[in-house]
Amino acid sequence: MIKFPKPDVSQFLKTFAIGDFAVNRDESQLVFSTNLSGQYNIWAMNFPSTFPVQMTFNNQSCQGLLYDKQGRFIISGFDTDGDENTQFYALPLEGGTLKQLVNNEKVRNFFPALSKDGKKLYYSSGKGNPSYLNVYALDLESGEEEKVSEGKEAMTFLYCFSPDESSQLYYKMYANTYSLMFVRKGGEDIYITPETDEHHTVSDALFVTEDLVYLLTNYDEDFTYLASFDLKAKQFTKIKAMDKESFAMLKYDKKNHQLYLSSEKGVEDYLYKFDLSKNEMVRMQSPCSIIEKMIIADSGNLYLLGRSAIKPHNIYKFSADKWESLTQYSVPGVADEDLVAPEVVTYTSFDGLEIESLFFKAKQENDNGEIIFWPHGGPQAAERKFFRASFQFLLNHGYSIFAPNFRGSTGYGHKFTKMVEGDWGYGPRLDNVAALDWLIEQGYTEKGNILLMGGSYGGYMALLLHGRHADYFKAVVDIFGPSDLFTFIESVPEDWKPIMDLWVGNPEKDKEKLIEFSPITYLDGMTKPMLVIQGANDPRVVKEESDQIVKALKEKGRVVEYMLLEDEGHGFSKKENEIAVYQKILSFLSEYTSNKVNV
Ligand SMILES: CC(=O)N[C@@H](C)C(=O)N[C@@H](C)C(=O)N[C@@H](C)C(=O)O
Repeated sequence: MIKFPKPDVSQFLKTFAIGDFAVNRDESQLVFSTNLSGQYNIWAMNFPSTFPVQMTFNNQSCQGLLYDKQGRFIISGFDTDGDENTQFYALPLEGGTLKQLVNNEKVRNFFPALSKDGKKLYYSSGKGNPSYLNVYALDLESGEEEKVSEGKEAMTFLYCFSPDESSQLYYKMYANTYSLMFVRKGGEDIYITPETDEHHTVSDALFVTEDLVYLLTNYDEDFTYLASFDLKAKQFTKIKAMDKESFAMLKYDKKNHQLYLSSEKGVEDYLYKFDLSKNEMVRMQSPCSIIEKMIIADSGNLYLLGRSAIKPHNIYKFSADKWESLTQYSVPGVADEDLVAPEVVTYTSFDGLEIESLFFKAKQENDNGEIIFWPHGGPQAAERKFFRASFQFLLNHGYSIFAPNFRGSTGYGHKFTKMVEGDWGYGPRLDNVAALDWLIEQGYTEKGNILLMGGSYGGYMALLLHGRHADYFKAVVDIFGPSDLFTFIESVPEDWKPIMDLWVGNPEKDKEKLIEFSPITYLDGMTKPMLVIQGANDPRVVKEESDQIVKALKEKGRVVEYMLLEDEGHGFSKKENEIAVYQKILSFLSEYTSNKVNV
């Protein structure tokens, strides 16, 4: 028989992703944003065919995709090469030329929403209010625009409308762990959780009738539960909580008078149906381990976007009690048994806190004995059972990967997530050190032999661990990590700035702590070879964060390579760039391991 060569980098990285999707009212068309052509564009399925038809050609990733309720056009948001200054466009149903509707240059615009008659486009925007945002209503016929709300005290977004559009739900975000929602009805703002000084979140909400709102909140609890708010009686009622799970998404199926909910528990999501007539919650089988978006059609059909550890993004449809995969994304030419699903392991940190982690172990036939230690980004996020082409590619080349969900991660309750606030560089760092010691104690590796890599907060943690605990590592990859918390705090997007005191610290009041937590303080300790990767348009961790650490290390004569991507932001959206980045990482890592590979 013919023996085929091992899959190479491009084969793993030619796995496609889906960023967003929308379904029209009569379910005759579904549009989705995907990088099928190598760059992100909008594609459509014109049912019953599921063959993808390309709709846009502007090669930009899309934020916000929705149909006009009369089914006449599509609204989509695009930024430019990762700058996150999203502008809104209309797209004909058959695709083609976009018409720009909102052009607030160098301004961040969010959450487009259309009125029922499709005549008005509402959106939240930094225009005129970069820190707290205003909400605008653009008349699509006259082109006139009206300011309908002015954000104060915290970033304020228009979330959704009541069924007859007489009231609106607004989302007010003080921090990742402190967000409230209120209903604006007849000139009055009515908060839907009871008043308290305790920080809590309202993470999703919807109107079931003009006077009844269902919401997901952790008010007075550690995990997020289902509650309702009666607008007439102004009555908040807790409805259903699940043990150590946080409900994350909520959708209403009007036809069957039921709710669909996703919940997160550590590294996985679950799917539920809640019968509003019987007050009964039923867990459903989910087609994937991580649920990213759900849409309920008027017919009651459920559409879901998700991924699993060894399955890339796909869109699924649940109809007549059966799941169907509408897209067929997989790793081209690689069988499921050649991909690696992670083991879930738990270790005890320095102060007794239990830390759940994902351990991706390279298959025996590929194993090169090397371990990559991966602190995740966010930091109020988590490493979960979702597909990462880069991980599977490195695993196939023999590298095992260990990813701890250190304190501050999501999925383990509100208190756990809050633990990173104002403590970017102590508790989470020591959780990472405890993970390194655990790996050594268990005999998986030795001190001085570990490869360290992380992106964003994970890049920050990689820099900090390198500076303070270099003796564990032999090479380090920093992907757009903040290097100096003072310059980071100053350079984040304007709408993040009100959050920074609580999230990271105040440059004056917390000066000593921010010096202690800034990687740049520990340049002397950064003795191992390093690769730094940065997108030039990144608005979250700006290019200067990488420039300054590279410059400082070069001045000290350290081995540091720098890869700058001119047309990327906080991530690698273009296939060509993604492949170049992971090819570079592979050749860099192989330089410092005994098992050199040809790339
Ligand atoms: C809701 C939101 O975007 N909040 C931000 C303050 C936030 O938490 N952003 C993170 C997702 C983020 O981009 N963090 C960077 C530093 C990273 O990716 O680690």
